[in-house]
Amino acid sequence: MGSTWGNHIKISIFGESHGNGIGVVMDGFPAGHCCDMEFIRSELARRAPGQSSLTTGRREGDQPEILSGMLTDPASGELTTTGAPICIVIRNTDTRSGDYENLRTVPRPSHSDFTGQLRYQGYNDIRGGGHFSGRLTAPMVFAGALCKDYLRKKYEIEIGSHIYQIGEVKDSTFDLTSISDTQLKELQKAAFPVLDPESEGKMKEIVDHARRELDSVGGVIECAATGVAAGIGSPMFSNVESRIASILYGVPAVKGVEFGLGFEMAEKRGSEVNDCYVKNGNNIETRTNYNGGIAGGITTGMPIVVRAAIKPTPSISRGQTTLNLKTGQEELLEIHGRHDPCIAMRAPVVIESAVALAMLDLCLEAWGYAPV
Ligand SMILES: Cc1cc2nc3c(=O)[nH]c(=O)nc-3n(C[C@H](O)[C@H](O)[C@H](O)COP(=O)(O)O)c2cc1C
Ligand SMILES: C=C(O[C@@H]1CC(C(=O)O)=C[C@@H](OP(=O)(O)O)[C@H]1O)C(=O)O
Repeated sequence: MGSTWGNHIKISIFGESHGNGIGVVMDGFPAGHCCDMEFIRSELARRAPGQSSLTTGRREGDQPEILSGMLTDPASGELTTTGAPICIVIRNTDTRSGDYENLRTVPRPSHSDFTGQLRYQGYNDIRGGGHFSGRLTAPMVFAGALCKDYLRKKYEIEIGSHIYQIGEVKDSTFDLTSISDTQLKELQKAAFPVLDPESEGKMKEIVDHARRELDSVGGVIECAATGVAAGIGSPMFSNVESRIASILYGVPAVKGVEFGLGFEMAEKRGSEVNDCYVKNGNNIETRTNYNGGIAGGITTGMPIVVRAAIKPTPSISRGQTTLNLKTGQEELLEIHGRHDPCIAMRAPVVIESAVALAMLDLCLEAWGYAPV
């Protein structure tokens, strides 16, 4: 099903939103890493459904059950990776599959109901979106949190993000040259991560307004990685942008990815956006960072900055037309399940996790499996 990703660490995500459970098998994760399970649980909690009236009402504990690849180390007493494939399962406990009974016949616009049936000859589990559901990002967050923990301890790489945009309301952008690991850690801890405190109220109002109008709204997450050494990556198809983008596009509802100044580059002149090299002590840096820490597909040593655009939730209660696949007639569809009015509200930790997986894959490619 295309649910396997990675070269040096490989993740394979399994399960369906309304099946027994979801999970991930992670192959190639370095041995001897002492896992901060408290951190991993807190990352899962950041993403979990049912957090407020502005998210889906489904309630899941999202507790990971570890099946393999981690053991309590007798010397330290800590849960430590063994080098064998790591497998975890998260049980589904709060499903309401009746909400989905009619969707084989009257597919939701912009969700996977129609395309999934075509691709899998109608054998796909359509309940809750099945394997296409945003719920499958829970195991991605488990894997990403483990990578974040490793990247922090081993390479001093920190990854954090903020909600840059919801609807037409924009937060400030990261200062591309001076993002600090402390700033990223603080964003990770925030219940609603924004740079300008005034954005929070305005963004929540936009989401609530859409919800009250039985509608949904899109957004953009801006994510940064600090402490990434220069010289990681390759040209062309294995470049850093394509590796990060390939996993970001694996997150359901992500419709656009840009690096540094991104699409805004198109309206600039070279003299305005070339990142000129400068010496800072013994380090070579760039004075500006419009390229978002990447040149020629290889890291420059400046912070990596990437934005992911997330579409408005497809399942809305407001009436919309769709085709009845039995009658061939257009008909009105009103969706009355439990849905996020704005996916971007829960997406920051998902985007960070995807970037962390890409960064660990790239670091292992560059430096191999040196002991912790
Ligand atoms: C964290 C998260 C939560 C989501 N919540 C919903 C939801 O409540 N309702 C919905 O229709 N889609 C939701 N989605 C998006 C759908 O899963 C997605 O739009 C669908 O699978 C089709 O994929 P595509 O948008 O990439 O084409 C969510 C996605 C994520 C990442
Ligand atoms: C369960 C989660 O989000 C779900 C993602 C989702 C979708 O279509 O993507 C639809 C909804 O599913 P359900 O109808 O079962 O409540 C969301 O609640 C989760 O993120 O853990």
